[in-house]
Amino acid sequence: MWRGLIETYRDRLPVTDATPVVTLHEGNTPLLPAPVLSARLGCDVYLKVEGANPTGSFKDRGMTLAVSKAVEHGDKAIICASTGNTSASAAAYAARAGITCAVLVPQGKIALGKLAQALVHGARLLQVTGNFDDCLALAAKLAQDYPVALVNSVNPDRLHGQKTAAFEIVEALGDAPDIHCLPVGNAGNISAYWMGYSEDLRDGNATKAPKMYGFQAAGAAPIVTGQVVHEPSTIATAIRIGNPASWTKAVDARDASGGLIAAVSDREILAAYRLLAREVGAFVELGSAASVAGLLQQAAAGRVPAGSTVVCTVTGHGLKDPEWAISTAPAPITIGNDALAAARSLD
Ligand SMILES: Cc1ncc(COP(=O)(O)O)c(/C=C/C(=O)C(=O)O)c1O
Repeated sequence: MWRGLIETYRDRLPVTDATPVVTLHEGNTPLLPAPVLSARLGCDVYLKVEGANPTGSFKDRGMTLAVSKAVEHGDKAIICASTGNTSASAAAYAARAGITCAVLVPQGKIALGKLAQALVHGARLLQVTGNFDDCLALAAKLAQDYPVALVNSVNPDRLHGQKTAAFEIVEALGDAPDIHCLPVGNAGNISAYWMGYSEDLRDGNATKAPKMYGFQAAGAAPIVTGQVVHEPSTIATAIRIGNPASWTKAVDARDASGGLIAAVSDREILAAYRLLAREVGAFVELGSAASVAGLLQQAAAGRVPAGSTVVCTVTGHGLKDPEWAISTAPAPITIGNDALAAARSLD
């Protein structure tokens, strides 16, 4: 039986027998072939479907370790800044652990599903009149002044937890892929994947490490432009971040892997979001679709050689912000002639 990431990868994580295991049986997510994308690009394309985690995003990988270590240290509370998924995950794992969770979110810029998760799990939620970066600065200060553990991805335990996705991919494929695509916001995930792939290469579990292809939303692309974006703007609210905490680690992963970090427009993100739902059968949130939008963009630019094995991490479930799917809802029909006409349209 799958018992979560700490029990599965205990010897590759910074835990001891003294570390309590706070788990919701996260991990072991699908590596889903995407035949429509494979045929279109002449490659073998897979999706690492992180929306299958307990709270619907990849954040659970890091949170199981960060919260387990916080409990081991005797912390009675955790705190985080979040565009939504970190807060949803932190709230769930804190509830599991029986400790308090405080979350700071940018006012009015958090998807409803994520807000619901943080609240239903009992988090103390503070809406900050600022952006994510302002929230992170405040959370870090509060963690210094009060006995609470900061569980954002500046916390190395988060990155160690999140590197396990790379382990799962190497186990499933028998080697690392040639290219790994993923969205980049605060830049913890691209850094964690590179850590995992590098450890697998070092330990002989893989013969290579992939080129890391990270993608930021064009209106929130500080690593692409090389400067902080003070007013980040994108419909992909999960990655609406202007000053990534793991900026340097992400640049190291890009350069050491021979990869790239590029910007994708909201239009490209929406097109990938719809393609995934309509042709692959994967319902992912907008920020997640940036990885596939980027793959399509880079393939069109000739940077995805034919025959490559490509993995795209789709980081969160589409139910997190369903309003983007509902804009195309069909008009209601009345029973009678309308229904008959509608039935005919199904012929
Ligand atoms: C769905 C989804 N996809 C991609 C990212 C970017 O990952 P990082 O580059 O590691 O930040 C996030 C990040 C969310 C938060 O940062 C938060 O919840 O505070 C996300 O929720």
